[in-house]
Formats: sequence, structure tokens, C-alpha cells
Amino acid sequence: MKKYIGIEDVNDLQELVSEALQLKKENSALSLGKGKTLGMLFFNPSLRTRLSTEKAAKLLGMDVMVMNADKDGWALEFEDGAIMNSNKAEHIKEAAGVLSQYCDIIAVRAFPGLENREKDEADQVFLGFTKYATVPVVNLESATGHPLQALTDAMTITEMSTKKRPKVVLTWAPHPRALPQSVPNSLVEYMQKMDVDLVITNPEGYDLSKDVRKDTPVYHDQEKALKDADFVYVKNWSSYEHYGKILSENPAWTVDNKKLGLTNDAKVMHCLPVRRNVVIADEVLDGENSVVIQQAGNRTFAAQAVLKRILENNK
Ligand SMILES: NCCC[C@H](NC(=O)CCC(=O)O)C(=O)O
Ligand SMILES: NC(=O)OP(=O)(O)O
Repeated sequence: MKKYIGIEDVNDLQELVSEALQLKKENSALSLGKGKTLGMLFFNPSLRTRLSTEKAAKLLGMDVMVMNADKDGWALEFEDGAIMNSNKAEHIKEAAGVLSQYCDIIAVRAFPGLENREKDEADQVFLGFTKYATVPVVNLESATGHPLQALTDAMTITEMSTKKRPKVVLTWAPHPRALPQSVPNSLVEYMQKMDVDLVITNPEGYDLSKDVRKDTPVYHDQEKALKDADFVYVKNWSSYEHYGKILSENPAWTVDNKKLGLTNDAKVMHCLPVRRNVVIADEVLDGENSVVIQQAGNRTFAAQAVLKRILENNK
């Protein structure tokens, strides 16, 4: 693996999932990354991604440097040919070039602004680093995708499924803030490559991009979609069609025990952080069907598998 931007960098998802599950089983330190440095830049908050990726790198013997780039770094200019006489002190060309002097792998988190669809799809910050860095770049959640989360989710479903082809339902749930489509986009892309029966359910106006959905069925009736589900993946996202807008905060979409009763005793997943009693009810998160903590635990081994492959490729 040369880099980890998204699903296009994975040509054997099942094998990568198996490798991550094997690393989890072994849970031991390796020396492959000795003398190598991972640099992580965060333009947005993080708990899981930051700590699980650091842990993964350390399990591989790597050194880790982390920077809250939005607060501690110079304001970056991304436009080619810009006359930098305003408030941006450093161009992405120098920033990415210099970081590549210090790091063997660079990882970046940069959320979308959710105001301008074209701008977000150009993914200026994250793709700026992939363009100008001379070392491999890893996606820690960009404007359009969260592939380390989706790999974790593929691992979690693989290890917890009791049948060959489980039904996985991705359901939208309400949220007071406008959130990215990154997590659902990547989940859908990864599930489409797995042997699962994937169904998406969301209110009208919340359909994900057609390029992501492809032929995956979308129900605007949540109860119908949940019927016989083996896994329910709960997530809010803002509208793609009415870009970045909150069209509904309808509490009828919150996942509670009544909704869970429609399923095949489904396991409940969420990438976290989760707003209790808005997205998912306490009774579900505190109940036996919730696997959100184990899911978050798998983040370490998904990151370890990806970093390991990149180190092996660049040995
Ligand atoms: N990385 C996991 C999710 C990150 C982000 N959630 C958030 O920003 C939630 C913040 C809040 O609840 O206010 C998202 O949905 O993409
Ligand atoms: N799921 C996830 O990416 O969590 P953080 O935003 O806390 O990293």
C-alpha cells in the first residue's frame, strides 16, 4: 500500500480485514517501524483517531509527532499563485514539503466546511497534503471520507457476524449540528465490497451522493429498513442535496429499544462521539446490543494494519 486516501488504495479488503483481526489477536509490539516517524496533523478535534493511530504506530515501533494544526500551526494558503499579502503565512507547498523532511508517514484530519459542495469535494486541505508531500499520506477523516473508520467497521462486522451474509442497515438519526457525510460515505463504499446485504435509510432530502450510493437501496421509511437487520449502524449527516443543511431534527428517527425490536436482535454500531438520547437512546447504548466500545477498540488494529502495509511497501 503506497498511501491511504480511501477505498481506492485497498485492492483486497477481505485480506486487509483479516490482517487487522490477526494483529488484534496477536496484540504485540513489532519492530518494523523502528526509526520511522508518523506525523499527525489535526485541523479538527479527535479522541479515537488521534489516540488509536498513535497507539498503532507505537505498536509498530514508530515515533509519533502530533500537532493541532488549526490552533498551533501557521494559517495555510492553498491557492496556486496566490499573492500572500493577507493573513495566510505559509503555503501548503512548503508546509507539506517540510513535514516530509521530518516524517516517514503524514496523517491528516480536515473536515469539510459544509457550505460549498464543490469546495468540499475538492478536499483542498487533505488533498493538498497528498499532492505536495513526498512521503505517504493517511486519511484521518477528510471532507468526504473516513476510511480508517470504515476499515474498523468492516473488521467489527466480520468478527461479530453469525451468518455468511448479514443485513447491515445504515440509518440516519437526528443531530443538532450539521455533520459531514464522510463517515457514511466510507461505510457505504466499504460495505459495497463486503459480502453483506446493505440498506440505507434516511429522511427525504438526506440521500447520500449518487456516486457513493450506486445501486444500494435507500428507504425513506426507517421501520421498513430495520426489519430483520443484523447490524444497525447509526449516524447523522447533513443534507448532500441541500448541501450542508439540517432539514430535520425529527426525534422519531432516534434509535431506541422499540426500533431495535424490529431487527434480528441487531448489534448497534456508531463511530462515536454520539449524542445520547438524540442519536441513540440510553437504553440502547447501555444495553447488550450496543457494540460501540468494542468497535472503537478495533480502531487501533485497523490503523496498525494500514501503517504496517505502508511501511512494508516503503521499506
Ligand atoms: N470522527 C467521527 C465523527 C466526527 C464528526 N462528528 C462530529 O463532529 C460530532 C460533533 C458533535 O456531536 O457536536 C462527523 O460526524 O464526521
Ligand atoms: N470515530 C472517530 O473518528 O472519533 P474521533 O473523532 O474522536 O477521532
